[in-house]
Amino acid sequence: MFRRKAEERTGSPEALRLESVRRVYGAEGNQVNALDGVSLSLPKGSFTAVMGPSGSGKSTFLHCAAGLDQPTGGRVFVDGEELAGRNEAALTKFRRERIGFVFQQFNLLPALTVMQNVTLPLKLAGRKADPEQARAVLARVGLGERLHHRPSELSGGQQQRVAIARALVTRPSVLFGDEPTGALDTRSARDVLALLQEAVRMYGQTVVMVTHDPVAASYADSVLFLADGRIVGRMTAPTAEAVAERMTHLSDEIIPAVA
Ligand SMILES: Nc1ncnc2c1ncn2[C@@H]1O[C@H](COP(=O)(O)OP(=O)(O)OP(=O)(O)O)[C@@H](O)[C@H]1O
Repeated sequence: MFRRKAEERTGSPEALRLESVRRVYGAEGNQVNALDGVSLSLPKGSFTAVMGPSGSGKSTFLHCAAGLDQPTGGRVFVDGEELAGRNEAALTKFRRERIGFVFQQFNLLPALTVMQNVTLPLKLAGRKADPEQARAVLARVGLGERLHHRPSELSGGQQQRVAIARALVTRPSVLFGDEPTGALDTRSARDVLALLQEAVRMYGQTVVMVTHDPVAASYADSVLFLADGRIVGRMTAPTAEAVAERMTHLSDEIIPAVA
């Protein structure tokens, strides 16, 4: 069931497309160009890491791409469909059906069991919350034995794996991760990254992940580098060393030297 690839939904080969996306914050005279004309196309079944110095626009990029924030200019397409031009209710519906989100702090509902957390997005999307489907995705993330536990009874790594199961259960067109390993120890982080990689390689999922960690970025197929709201570089088949090296130079480029 989970082998059904996203492209079967619309036939579009692109999971995500941004055309000259801009996001300006603040009133006139005091404006910040958080995103300054970002264009990209990510194919289905790709795993992309987004890196850049603090304040370079990574969160803004993720929020605009996932329909959580509205760009000031430009266009965003998910699975071939433009996000703009929908009212809030229609956008929420689109997000529930097509977009998965994994946060640094897991954001599980503490009063619900693992199983209930994972079936919730299906219920919210008005789909039948098939327990078999939820069990299958939880088995995939290695938590088939913890269905009736509450988040507080799990380790951080296990909680993040529940969050990934919850994001995958609707078979989203794109799974966005905002520092998904930022709160985890090295070993749990590796497990979570391997899981994301498996979702891409075995199940054709598309993943876009913001991270500060060159090791985490090395699990992706390619890395986009942001600086001052623009894409300033791209690296395919990244290694942690090469990413760290590129990041060092990025910081050199934008932080003025102190005399
Ligand atoms: N709500 C807001 N109002 C005004 N400026 C904002 C707002 N949100 C972000 N910014 C500014 O936009 C720019 C990009 O911010 P963003 O949070 O996207 O960067 P980031 O790369 O995610 O940073 P970090 O790595 O520190 O989380 C920054 O200069 C930031 O100060």
